Amino acid sequence: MEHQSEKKFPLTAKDYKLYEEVGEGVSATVYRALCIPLNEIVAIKVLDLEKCNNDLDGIRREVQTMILIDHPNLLRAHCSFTTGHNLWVVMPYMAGGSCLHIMKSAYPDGFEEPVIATLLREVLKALVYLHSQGHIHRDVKAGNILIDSKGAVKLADFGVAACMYDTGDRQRSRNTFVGTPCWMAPEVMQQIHGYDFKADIWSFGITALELAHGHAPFSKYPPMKVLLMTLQNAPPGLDFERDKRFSKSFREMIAACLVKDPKKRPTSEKLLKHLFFKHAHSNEYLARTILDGLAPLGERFRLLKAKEADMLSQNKALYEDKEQLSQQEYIRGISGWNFNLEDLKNQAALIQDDLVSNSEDSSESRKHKDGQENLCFESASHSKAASHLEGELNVVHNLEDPLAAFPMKPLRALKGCFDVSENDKAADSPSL
Ligand SMILES: Nc1ncnc2c1ncn2[C@@H]1O[C@H](COP(=O)(O)OP(=O)(O)OP(=O)(O)O)[C@@H](O)[C@H]1O
Repeated sequence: MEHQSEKKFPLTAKDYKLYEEVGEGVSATVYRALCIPLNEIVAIKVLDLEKCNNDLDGIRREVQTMILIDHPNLLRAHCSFTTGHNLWVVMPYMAGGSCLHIMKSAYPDGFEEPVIATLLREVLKALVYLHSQGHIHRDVKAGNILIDSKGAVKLADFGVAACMYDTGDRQRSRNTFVGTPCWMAPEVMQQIHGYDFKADIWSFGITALELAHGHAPFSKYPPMKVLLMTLQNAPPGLDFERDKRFSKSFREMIAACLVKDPKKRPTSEKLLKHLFFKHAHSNEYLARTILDGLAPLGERFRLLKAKEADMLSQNKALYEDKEQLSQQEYIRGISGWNFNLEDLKNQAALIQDDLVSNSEDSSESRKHKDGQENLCFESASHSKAASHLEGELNVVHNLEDPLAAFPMKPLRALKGCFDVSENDKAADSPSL
């Protein structure tokens, strides 16, 4: 694949020297590296093409998008080429790493509001550009917000980006689950009418909460539970009591993004004019405030990886089969976990109809009926949402069992949701 940037980045592996690992995703490992002829430090994302489930189209799309986009807040690839069975994507090195890594290393309870406003304004500028170019990012989250040594913020990872103007197969792909469940908009989960760039606005709102708390809402629950909670509960938001340290404008900005009806969410352009972003500062402020004193990225990454491996081995005895292990990884907050629609379909298919009807009269299922109504009638009050959520959380007894924690009635609805096939999409009444 040809290079696009002004400097001529070489297209052979021998012209690069790989240093330490600085990141790991679902499909790739990222290294700090030296581009020898240009004497420039870069990041190289190495994708093992043999492990990519033959999704070569998806990869080609990501790289193509990364090369064509041109905006200061989007991570642009310098070039890419294959070497053996690997694809190397050469890109600017973002020495601060991702916001998720920074939080995990130094801000486990989230950032202060001026930092969040600064980060989010930069991300929003990237979204305004992407949307104006007809792209949906589809994976906005703290793990994809990268910072360089000077505090410049760039949105990365076009692995799941889609083009709004695509037709045929690509267009149909917008009727599939793509992204990471905690950040996923309800309409993306429902798979009924497809979705548009407003899905990014929902993920942006969830990312705002993630940056405020250090983790996304529902992040400690298994994927299926996240799905149900997103669909049936009132949208998450800042809590009046627990989140007193945050301003009214921040609370309102998040509430504007996290509206279940995508039509009622603002466009990225309109959102950028929100009062909240008036609190944003400069890149230097970010560098000074959150990067100063941090260990080099490779070192931080190594420590985090060792810590996670340690936790995983401790939990191995408890969680033996593969599926539960992957849930455990999810509970630990690994952002790279992606929705596996087949797993969820299988889980939903396991639900027996008689089991569902037997449980319908229980007080538990009555409790959740309220939740379902919230799907149609948006609750304006987030504190009500919080108390409803509390009720939800109280029913979680056994996280090891992927089904035990789920209310039965919504599960049946979910089953209906999965039954939607390409041919059914015209059906005008959604199952939920
Ligand atoms: N240019 C870069 N500079 C520094 N670190 C980077 C760079 N690109 C990626 N990383 C780090 O590597 C991690 C994984 O990269 P990336 O998200 O691109 O992989 P992925 O397999 O597409 O991930 P996922 O699908 O899990 O989001 C990032 O979260 C980030 O911490």
